[in-house]
Amino acid sequence: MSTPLPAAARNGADAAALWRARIRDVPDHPRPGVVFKDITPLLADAEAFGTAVEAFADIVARHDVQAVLGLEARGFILGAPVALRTGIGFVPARKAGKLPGPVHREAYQLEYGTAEVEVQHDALAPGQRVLVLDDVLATGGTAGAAIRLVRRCGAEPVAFAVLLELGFLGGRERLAADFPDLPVEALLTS
Ligand SMILES: O=P(O)(O)OC[C@H]1O[C@H](OP(=O)(O)OP(=O)(O)O)[C@H](O)[C@@H]1O
Ligand SMILES: Nc1ncnc2[nH]cnc12
Repeated sequence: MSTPLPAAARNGADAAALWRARIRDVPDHPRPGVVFKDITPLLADAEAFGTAVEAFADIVARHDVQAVLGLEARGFILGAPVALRTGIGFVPARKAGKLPGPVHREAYQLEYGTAEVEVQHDALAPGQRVLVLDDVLATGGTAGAAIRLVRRCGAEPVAFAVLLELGFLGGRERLAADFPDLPVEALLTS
């Protein structure tokens, strides 16, 4: 059970306070020295989850987005309801070897390792306006790989949206260097 918070938290600062209260710090996961931001308490709280989806839906509307690309695995959990809520399609970017058929693949580094991510060749239409969506922006390695995959499909990444940006890891600066005109939209920063 979640810790109860006073009064209903629905908008703006109240919603942000609720999201923050529902993200748990787990020291030394998945390896020593990393403080892991665990969003499972937020997902278990319908108000926190629902208001986060609404905030992402506002971002979809502001950028005139036509498809949401979510990153395995936590980007799926957040991205799919945002796509449904806004009436547009959801496209999965999966870890290597999971998607059938021809895929584009990008290798990248993240805060605690290396990985490869893939998108199917025909997942996006040429010129389609895509929001790349994930739970956490840390070093920016994952986001950068996803943005490159959107471009390799011939589609247009119009923004990167994330629930929580870990500012001290420099992901925003790295994305700004690699994709100077791409807005980075964080619901929370720490
Ligand atoms: O900015 P970065 O340093 O690249 O880190 C951010 C990424 O790390 C986590 O994914 P992870 O690969 O742990 O996948 P998961 O969602 O399957 O747990 C998180 O969900 C982001 O995708
Ligand atoms: N500290 C962290 N917590 C949760 N997800 C992450 N992805 C990369 N770094 C992370």
